[in-house]
Amino acid sequence: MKRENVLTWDEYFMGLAHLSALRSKDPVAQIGACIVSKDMKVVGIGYNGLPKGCDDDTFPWGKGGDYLDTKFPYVVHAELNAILNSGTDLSGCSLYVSRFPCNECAKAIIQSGIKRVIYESDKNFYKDTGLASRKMFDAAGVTYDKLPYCVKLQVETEDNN
Ligand SMILES: Nc1nc(=O)n([C@H]2C[C@H](O)[C@@H](COP(=O)(O)O)O2)cc1CO
Ligand SMILES: [Zn+2]
Repeated sequence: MKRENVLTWDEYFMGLAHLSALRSKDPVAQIGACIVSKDMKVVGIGYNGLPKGCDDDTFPWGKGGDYLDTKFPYVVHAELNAILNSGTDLSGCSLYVSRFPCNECAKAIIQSGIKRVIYESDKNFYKDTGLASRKMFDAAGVTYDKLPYCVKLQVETEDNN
């Protein structure tokens, strides 16, 4: 008899976004994103991190003080990394991301042809950046849906096997 209680597609792809987020060096926010084609294939995956060649140990990870001494000008967001890592036409694809996209990522999402965003945390949703994202998504016909925070990665150990 087949197993019944398997992950849904949404849980599966958001789960992959979570797995990717575990690679992030950001001490405060680990964000993951996963892009899926219309025929349910994973075509891009990413997390928030520094651009190639920018040393994780040299660039800042803090949030306070002078802007240039914070992480903000340097970190590539998970959504943008997933788009840049994909190397394929993303028309009609869906993007799973653990936090609602900022306005800069929203622009890249729209321009790449992605048509659906599935997000988990709405930390950004009501901020100006999230409002700008929604304004652009609405105009461009990109839909966005919130998933309940139900996907938690469980690493198997000898104890819980
Ligand atoms: N949608 C997003 N995707 C992302 O990858 N990020 C990244 C950029 C930073 O590395 C971190 C935000 O840090 P903080 O402001 O929550 O300490 O998450 C941020 C957002 C929006 O908040
Ligand atoms: Zn962003």
